[in-house]
Amino acid sequence: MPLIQSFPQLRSSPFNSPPPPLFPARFAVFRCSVASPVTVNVTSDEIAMKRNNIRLGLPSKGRMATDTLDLLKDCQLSVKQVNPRQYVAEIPQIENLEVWFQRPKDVVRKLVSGDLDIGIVGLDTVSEFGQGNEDLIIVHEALGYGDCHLSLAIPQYGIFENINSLRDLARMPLWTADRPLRVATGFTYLGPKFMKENGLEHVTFSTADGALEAAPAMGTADAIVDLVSSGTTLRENNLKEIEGGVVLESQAVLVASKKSLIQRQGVLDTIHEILERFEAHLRAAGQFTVVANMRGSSAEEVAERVLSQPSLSGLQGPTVSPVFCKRDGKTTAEYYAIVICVPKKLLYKSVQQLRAIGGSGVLVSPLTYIFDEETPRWRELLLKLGL
Ligand SMILES: Nc1ncnc2c1ncn2[C@@H]1O[C@H](COP(=O)(O)OP(=O)(O)OP(=O)(O)O)[C@@H](O)[C@H]1O
Ligand SMILES: O=P(O)(O)OC[C@H]1O[C@H](OP(=O)(O)OP(=O)(O)O)[C@H](O)[C@@H]1O
Ligand SMILES: [Mg+2]
Repeated sequence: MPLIQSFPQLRSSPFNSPPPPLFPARFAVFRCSVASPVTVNVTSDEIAMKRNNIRLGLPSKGRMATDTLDLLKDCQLSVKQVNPRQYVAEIPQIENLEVWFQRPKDVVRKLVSGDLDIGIVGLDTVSEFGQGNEDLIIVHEALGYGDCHLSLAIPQYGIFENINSLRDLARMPLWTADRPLRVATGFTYLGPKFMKENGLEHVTFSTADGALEAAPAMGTADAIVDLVSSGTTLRENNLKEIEGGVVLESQAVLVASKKSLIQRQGVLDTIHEILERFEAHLRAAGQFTVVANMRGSSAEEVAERVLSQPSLSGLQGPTVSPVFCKRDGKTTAEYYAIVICVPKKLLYKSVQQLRAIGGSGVLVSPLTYIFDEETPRWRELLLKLGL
């Protein structure tokens, strides 16, 4: 039964009324702010409330774009896009869902304005452009790609040569109201917030759209706050990270608007399906299914041998089934097939342990999904929504 049926009051919410007849949101907002004072009260929010489809925002380009489409595809939620310059698409598996390709920061802005309901972007982008907005809910915090961290970095040379922690930096007598620490960053919300929370008093910020690592050598800043993944860009520009200087650890997340989840028909069901698929897939991605044959006198005896090995306990314990054959006209079970899930990292150790207890004919195959009885994140989400 679709979840929304448990909340009949939502059916009559303004979110469920038919869409406005005339213009898409962008046009209407432009019209009211420029042309006619009569329509000034028509806000993007009101228009957003009137649409009746569900909108998922995905990164249109950059590092996150391909990995996001790949994750969806791996979860059998392939995005059908007619051509790469078309910014609207669909996921045929999910009814009434529109996919909109946007720059990551615009995905967050549009979740806040109500023009999108669900999004996939980096946590750094949600934190920077969401600015602590309580309407934004992180539904899955670890989609397993886009890993990086937002960090404060300073030069390796000159007055910073012996500065190795945020504390050292804060204690440098150089920084005063007249000569503050100058920080270049694209993160104009998170950067200042971090410095303030860490008690750095005399700091000023400048911003640029990219290549921030050049700022200290150019003399336009003393330090930078920027994303780091491999660390190569910092190293190549003679910069270093310092202890206590990590502002945020980030990776791709599934984020949704609380208002949409509660009020717009179908959003909760849609996020439930996406979340279940993501969780089941991401859990499976770290595991192999291992099948092996083992000679034994009974299923229990084989199970005991398997359970005596630390890497072979599987998810809930091994499945042991008899392998029947005909011997002297009688059907007997001399062999048992055991099926277990093994973390990818432990595969070789598991094969060795299987052999040690008499396992043979070991088959290893990738797992696509592991669906649990209930996804832990789903329960957390309902709690956050007060449902
Ligand atoms: N080394 C990295 N540098 C920057 N972002 C990274 C890195 N590794 C992962 N990411 C993630 O990728 C996201 C998008 O980065 P990308 O630079 O591709 O797009 P963008 O910032 O929207 O584009 P632009 O840099 O042109 O403004 C970041 O917000 C972050 O979550
Ligand atoms: O630790 P690394 O693996 O070297 O990655 C970090 C660099 O990558 C990003 O820049 P990007 O490539 O997006 O260029 P930009 O500065 O023009 O945004 C980020 O702003 C850093 O400069
Ligand atoms: Mg970039």
